[in-house]
Amino acid sequence: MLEIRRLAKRFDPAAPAALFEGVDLDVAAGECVAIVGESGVGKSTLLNCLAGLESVDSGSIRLEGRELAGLDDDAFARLRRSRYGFVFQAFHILPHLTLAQNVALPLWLLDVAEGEARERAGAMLARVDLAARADDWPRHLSGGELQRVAIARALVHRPALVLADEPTGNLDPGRAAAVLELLLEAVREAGAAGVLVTHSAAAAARADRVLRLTAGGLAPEP
Ligand SMILES: Nc1ncnc2c1ncn2[C@@H]1O[C@H](COP(=O)(O)OP(=O)(O)OP(=O)(O)O)[C@@H](O)[C@H]1O
Repeated sequence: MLEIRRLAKRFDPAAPAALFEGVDLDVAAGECVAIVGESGVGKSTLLNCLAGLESVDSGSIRLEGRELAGLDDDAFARLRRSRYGFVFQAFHILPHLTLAQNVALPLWLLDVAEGEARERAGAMLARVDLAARADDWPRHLSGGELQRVAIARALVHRPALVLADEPTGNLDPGRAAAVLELLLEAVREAGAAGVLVTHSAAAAARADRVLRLTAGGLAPEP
């Protein structure tokens, strides 16, 4: 589903070495890999490169067989809308939309008909056990519940790739474990490829594989 070859990123052209180089990664449909590494090694930057939010210096990123490195901003924006799901620590749940509307948002952006969007958003909210709260407002929800809404929204349009950056970083350990399990299950069920960046060894251990990012690339974590 996702194939990365020899990816390299350098912010400062004058720096003696790239931030990272030689990054190779294959993620199959329905598989979720965790990426760990020292603070500042470039984990979030790597996710941003995969999402087309940062340019890459060299290397190849293929999603569903299509080469993404070098796509222009408009093409990447369209691809993000249709083939990507995002789950971030800071939720990005919109306060003036109900939960159902928040989850339906990716479908609206893809011009899915209103009735179908409502139905699919409702089904995803049921999947994350929040069907009864569909018409409620985000401000009435706990952090763990909001993160479940974010998972529903990330998967509702059946993306090929789900990128998660510290998705449970602000939750207590019990809630974090439940939210992460839900995210992994949802990615598997959707047949998407999942890439999860985390500082939490407990979170990483739940993924199918754990890889450590260093300046020289990604290596399996023993
Ligand atoms: N747009 C940018 N321009 C210049 N330097 C940047 C930019 N974004 C990130 N960096 C630098 O690149 C390095 C990697 O940052 P990044 O946030 O990817 O690391 P990280 O591994 O995710 O760190 P953490 O675990 O602390 O979140 C840092 O030194 C950061 O200051």
